[in-house]
Amino acid sequence: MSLMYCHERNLAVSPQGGNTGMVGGSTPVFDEIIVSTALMNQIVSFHNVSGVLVCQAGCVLEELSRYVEERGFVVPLDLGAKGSCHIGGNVATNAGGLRFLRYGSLRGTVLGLEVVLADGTILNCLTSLRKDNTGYDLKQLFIGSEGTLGVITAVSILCPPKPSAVNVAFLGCPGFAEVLQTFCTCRGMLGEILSAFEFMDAECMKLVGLHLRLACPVQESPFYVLIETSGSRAGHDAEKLSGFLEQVLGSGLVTDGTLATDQRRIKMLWALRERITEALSRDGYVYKYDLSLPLDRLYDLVSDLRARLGLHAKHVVGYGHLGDGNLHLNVTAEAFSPSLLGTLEPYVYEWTARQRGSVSAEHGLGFKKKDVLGYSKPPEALQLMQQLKALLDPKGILNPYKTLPTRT
Ligand SMILES: O=C(O)CC[C@@H](O)C(=O)O
Ligand SMILES: [Zn+2]
Repeated sequence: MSLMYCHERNLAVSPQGGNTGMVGGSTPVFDEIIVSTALMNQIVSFHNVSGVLVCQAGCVLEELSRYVEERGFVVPLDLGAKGSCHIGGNVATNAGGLRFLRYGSLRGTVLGLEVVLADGTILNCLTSLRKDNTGYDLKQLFIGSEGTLGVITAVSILCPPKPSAVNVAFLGCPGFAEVLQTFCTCRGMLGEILSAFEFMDAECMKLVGLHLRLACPVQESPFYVLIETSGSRAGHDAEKLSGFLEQVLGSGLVTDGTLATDQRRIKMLWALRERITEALSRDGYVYKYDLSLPLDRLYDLVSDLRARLGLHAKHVVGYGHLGDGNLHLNVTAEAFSPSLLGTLEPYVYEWTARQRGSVSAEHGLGFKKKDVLGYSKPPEALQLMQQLKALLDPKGILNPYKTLPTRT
């Protein structure tokens, strides 16, 4: 079914990739037609000097990873849902993930896009150029717009060379202040080889143990940190890493740690962090928050809520991409409760706005978070977003009820 057909008949559509989003961005609300990218799953080209991959929107992230890794490159994006998410959906939601610290946002690594506009016009901006300063960078409008301005059908993405030496350290820290100090020490001592700095609290570890039977690889601690290094000379990286570990263990910032250099153990340590979401979903109803906060206040909100909620919540957990200033705050309960929701919201959003943080660091707004946009953007920005929507989708057929706040 073409978009032109839908446009002529005023039929609303919900573009959908792997349907792995966290905010209901790809699920229809009423009677929207699902436009799936599943059959658009071809790799168009890969250039083995520049590392530029051009592919259709429905390619599964993990399959793309495998394809470029066989050729000595990596996709600059990695996330827990890699086995089913589609690259088109990743770009449409500007997914962050686990490699953000090293390779930055898709806003930098996506070089070009092909997009079908609301009336069916095909906008071919599928360039593979690193530099192209010819006026407005239109692709940026579609990256992160969650299918509300156009449907991404193909992407051109810059893949960096595959690092030949990867190490993962999993550490236990006695407090959040020590986690932050470990991060500072790590940045100073590991420098350019640091490729991920993730953290999780003791509650997360308890849940992955309870629901997924994953064992904690170090002594029990209030906080855990996963550090990944990616470099080009194993000996050099190992030397740097051992110097760093000696320092953090010696100074008491870290109480226990384990190191992995082989693929199997690296995967096992990453699973503890990547599968937290899965463990949470087995714990009951989950209230999810994905926030950008200043690093020194990042965990205060978790402790604060744990005290506020007391026995009303089953678990209050904090984890996330510490190196990117991104906290995942999740609260579980036996079942959904309006009173628990009332204690959480708007409290969490007001708290975040006071820190000038973001109410959606990487998951987008979709259906669930669209009405909290105002906590992170001024009214003038909201108005301009509405104007852009009206310009690109005057009939409002593209992913309605998503991203933009409900008009009152
Ligand atoms: O479930 C969540 O809140 C976070 C999911 C994902 O972004 C992660 O980093 O694991
Ligand atoms: Zn995340």
